[in-house]
Amino acid sequence: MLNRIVKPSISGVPKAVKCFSTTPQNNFKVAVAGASGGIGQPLSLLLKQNPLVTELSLYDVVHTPGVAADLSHIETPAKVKGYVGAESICDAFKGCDVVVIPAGVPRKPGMTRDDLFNTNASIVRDIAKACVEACPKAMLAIISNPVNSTVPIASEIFKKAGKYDPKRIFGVTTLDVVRANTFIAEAKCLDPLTVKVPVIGGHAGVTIMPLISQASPKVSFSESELKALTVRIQDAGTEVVKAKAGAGSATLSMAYAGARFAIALLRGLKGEANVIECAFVKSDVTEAPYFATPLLLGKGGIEKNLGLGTLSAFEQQLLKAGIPELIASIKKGEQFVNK
Ligand SMILES: NC(=O)C1=CN([C@@H]2O[C@H](COP(=O)(O)OP(=O)(O)OC[C@H]3O[C@@H](n4cnc5c(N)ncnc54)[C@H](O)[C@@H]3O)[C@@H](O)[C@H]2O)C=CC1
Ligand SMILES: O=C([O-])CC(=O)C(=O)O
Repeated sequence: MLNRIVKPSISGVPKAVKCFSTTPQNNFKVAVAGASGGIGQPLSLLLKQNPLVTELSLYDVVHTPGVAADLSHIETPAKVKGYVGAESICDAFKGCDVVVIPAGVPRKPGMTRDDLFNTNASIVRDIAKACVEACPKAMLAIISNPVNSTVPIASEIFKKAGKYDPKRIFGVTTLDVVRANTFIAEAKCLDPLTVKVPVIGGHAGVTIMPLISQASPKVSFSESELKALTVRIQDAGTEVVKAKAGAGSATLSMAYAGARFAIALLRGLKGEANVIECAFVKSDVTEAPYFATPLLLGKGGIEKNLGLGTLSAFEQQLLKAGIPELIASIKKGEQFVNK
């Protein structure tokens, strides 16, 4: 397949200055919805640097032409284009393999993620409607909070249109895994790059359930240390919200985590073996109809749900404590679309 490096259209400067080939398996179009925001900009920067991305479509209600012009000067193959405003959303998403969605408002100190529902529910609903129209087969990676409700919202929109494939809609919980890896590495003086901790459940407070008993390499903690670590992982988003003191929530670590997850989706699409990430998806592993667990990713999205594994007694308590809130948040999202 032909690809082009396109230079800015400055008069007198030839547009396509070089053509080269990429294989179809390494040739993916990714859109970022909310691309001008605190997460959207660094996330787009990270995606621009990945060779699997050959087209990067930046959608937002403000500023995307500038963000796109800026990123387009980076010497990597991805062709970057900015789309601003609702009238351009379908053009932005057309032909996308992956749509990453960090559109919406972030928390301020004192707010819960659920306090964002009133604003972000309709933003995610409208973006999902555009995906149904423009790229119904794309993988959706939803970052916008409250994830426990926005994933059911997007899913209901796809169901209503008769285009629902539960293997392709993901709530991004990678930041919980990234934080668990970091905090455990710090506690045990390990190289954080070697630590892998599954985090299951959802993405808010007690619905975030780190499975430290399944950490690799194996680590052990006293009951009180385990409790403190678990609470820190559950409250890590709030830790950042407080530290930013009104200037928003995690953006840079989320951009890192969002890029890692989007690239994992592309690696799966490309046919790479053994691509595993946790994410919040339609699920039957617990009584909650959506639940985050480790997933094997492949050409069709979720290839296999790897389930809960063996839970310690402490983790069984976490599960019991988190399920009711999770079920309520899911219901709230579903009812928002079906009211
Ligand atoms: N899943 C996770 O682990 C995390 C989720 N988040 C969530 O990500 C979301 C975004 O956070 P930030 O980037 O910090 O916020 P931000 O306010 O910096 O950026 C949001 C962007 O969304 C855009 N936007 C608003 N309405 C839109 C629409 N209808 N269509 C397209 N774009 C629209 C805004 O113009 C803005 O550029 C928040 O809901 C936040 O809670 C944040 C951190 C971690
Ligand atoms: O805490 C927030 O509002 C943002 C978020 O989801 C996180 O950092 O985990």
